[in-house]
Amino acid sequence: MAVYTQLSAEALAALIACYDVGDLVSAKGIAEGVSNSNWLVDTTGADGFGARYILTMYERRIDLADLPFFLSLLDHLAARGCPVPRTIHDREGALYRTIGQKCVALIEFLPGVSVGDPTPAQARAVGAALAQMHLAATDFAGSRPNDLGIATSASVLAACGAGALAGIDPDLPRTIGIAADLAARWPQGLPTGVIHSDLFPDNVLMRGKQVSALIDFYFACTDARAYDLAVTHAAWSFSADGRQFNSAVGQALLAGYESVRPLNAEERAALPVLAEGACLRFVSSRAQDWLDTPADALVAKKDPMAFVRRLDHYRAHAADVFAAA
Ligand SMILES: Nc1ncnc2c1ncn2[C@@H]1O[C@H](COP(=O)(O)OP(=O)(O)O)[C@@H](O)[C@H]1O
Ligand SMILES: N[C@@H](CCOP(=O)(O)O)C(=O)O
Repeated sequence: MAVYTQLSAEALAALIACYDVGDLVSAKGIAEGVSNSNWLVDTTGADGFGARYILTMYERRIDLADLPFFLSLLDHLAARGCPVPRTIHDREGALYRTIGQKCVALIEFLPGVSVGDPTPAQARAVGAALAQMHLAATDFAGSRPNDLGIATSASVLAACGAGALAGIDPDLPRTIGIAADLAARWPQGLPTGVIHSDLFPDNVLMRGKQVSALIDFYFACTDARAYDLAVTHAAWSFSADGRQFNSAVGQALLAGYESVRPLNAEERAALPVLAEGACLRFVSSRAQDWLDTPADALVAKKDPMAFVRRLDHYRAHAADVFAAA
C-alpha cells in the first residue's frame, strides 16, 4: 500500500482551494507505489466540467531540494510532446506546497494501465518513448547527479555486509565483489543527459500498444542515456522474479529505442556492463530496504534475488542478449 499519511477531508479541501482546479469532489488513496503517498483526486474543474488529478505527498527517499528539478522536468517534457504528466501550479505559481512537515504536488492525471506481461509491440513503444524523452530533455536546464550509480551500489552492498546479505539469501553476498569489480571498470565518456533511471512497467501507463504516460520521475538524474536503456531492458525483458528472459521483448525494446535515437558504437558495446550495473542498483536498494524495513511494516519488500537472477543472465549471455537489434 502507499498511503502513509492520513489527510482529513478539510485539509484536502483547503489544499485543493490553493489551485485553480475547482472544488474538491473526492480523494481516494492509491494502493500502488512504495515511495510516496498518492491520492486520486476529483474536482469540479476550473471550467465546472470536472477534472481528475494525482496528489502526491513525498514521504521517503526524496531530498526535497530536488523537487523543483523533478517537477519542472515533468513540465519541460510534457511541453515537448512527451507522454508525461504536467505539474499543476498553485495560484501563486508554486510547483509544490507544504502540509505540516511534508511536501505535496498536484499532478495531471493521465489514463492507462501498467502492463504485467508486456508484448514485443508494447516494449517497442516503451523503447521509443524512452528515446523521445532523452531527446526532449536535451535542452532542460536542470541537472542532478545520479546518487545511485555503481559506486553507490558497491558501497551499499559492502555496508550491508556479507552476513546480513546471506540472511536474506545465501547467494546474495557474492554481489559485493561483483559490484566492486564493475565499479572499477565502469564505462566513461558515454553520451549523457537527463534520464528516468527507474522505468519499470509500473512506471509506464499504456493504452493497448500505445504509451499513454511515463510517470514517477523521482529518481531522474543526469547520467549515461544508454544506462537508462539498460535499466529499462532489465526491468521489462524478464519475468518479475527474474527467472524467465523474454528475448523478443528485449529486442523490441532496443529496436524501439533506436528507431528514435540510434546508439553509437561505444554505447552499444557498453550495454552488457551497463545492464549488470542496472541490476546491481536494484539488488543494492532492495537489499538495503529489506534490512531496513521492520517485519510488521505495511510496505511490501521487493526481492533482491529477482535482480541477481537478471545479473547472472546478463553475465552469462550478454553477447546474445545485446546482439544487433
Ligand atoms: N500522472 C498519473 N496519472 C495517472 N495515474 C498515476 C499518475 N501518477 C501516479 N499514478 C498512479 O499512482 C500509482 C503510484 O504512483 P508512483 O508515482 O509510481 O508512486 P511511488 O513513487 O510511490 O512508486 C501508479 O502506479 C499509478 O497507478
Ligand atoms: N523500481 C524499484 C523500486 C522503486 O520504487 P517506485 O515504486 O518508486 O518505482 C524496484 O523495483 O526495486
